[in-house]
Amino acid sequence: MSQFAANLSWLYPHLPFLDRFEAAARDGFTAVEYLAPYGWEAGELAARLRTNGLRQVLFNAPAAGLTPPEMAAAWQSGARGTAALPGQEAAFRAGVQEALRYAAVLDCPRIHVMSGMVPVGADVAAMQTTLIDNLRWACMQAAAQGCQLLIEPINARDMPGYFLQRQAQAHAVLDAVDSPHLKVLMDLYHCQVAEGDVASKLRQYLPTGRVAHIQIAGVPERQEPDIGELHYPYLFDVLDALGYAGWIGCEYRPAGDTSSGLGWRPRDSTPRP
Ligand SMILES: O=C(O)[C@@H](O)C(=O)CO
Ligand SMILES: [Mg+2]
Repeated sequence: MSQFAANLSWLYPHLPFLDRFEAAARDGFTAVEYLAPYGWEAGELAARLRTNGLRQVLFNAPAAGLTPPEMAAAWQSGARGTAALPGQEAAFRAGVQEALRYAAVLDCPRIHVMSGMVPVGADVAAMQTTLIDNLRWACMQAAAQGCQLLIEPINARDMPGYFLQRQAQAHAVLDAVDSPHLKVLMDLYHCQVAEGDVASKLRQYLPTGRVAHIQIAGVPERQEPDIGELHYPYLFDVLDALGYAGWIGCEYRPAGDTSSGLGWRPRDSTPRP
């Protein structure tokens, strides 16, 4: 059975961010992920991980901007990455370097790199070329640190206009970049909303060895995995049958109290020593 990572950007919303580490550990999580560490000193976050016996398994490269206030403002104004944006190469590189600096201190092996929004009237072919060139450069930097970079298809209902929306599109980017340091983050919530046929897609893509991280949420409300149209007990069996040994990020908006809503976790997923 795969292990579950608490996504601290989404879970325990009633707590200040730094207190969510302890809450996750108390609920039996041994790993965490979140969108952005940049508002805190890396050393402070590393201490929270250490104190609570947690490991960091994923976070995002900055969506845009260089300083934490710039990053927050860019996110508020709708920026969702720069990897596919022609003319933003310098910002993309600076963001990757900052993410790698955090990854080194947090001992985090995976960074999600967002591709960006398609501007009105954009040349999509030029965006694809920019994405591939940028990721090739970024993979060389990540390789030097033993890190993997991930790209995540995101559905158009939640993020209208996002460049990368479908699993096949992400795998085509991997074909083009051709680096063992680039993998796919397969978020089953987005996959169901955008494409459906989730179990078949797991069976298609997991054997390629290119899916390095999975995220889950109920569909369509993006709440606990036991609320909605996706039957996760079946999908967990599919993941087991496929030998998936990676992390599964719990990236959902709790319907009520986070801890009380964890009853969906399979009993044999409780932490290994
Ligand atoms: O699914 C999502 O929204 C996230 O995994 C993410 O990184 C971008 O918001
Ligand atoms: Mg996700």
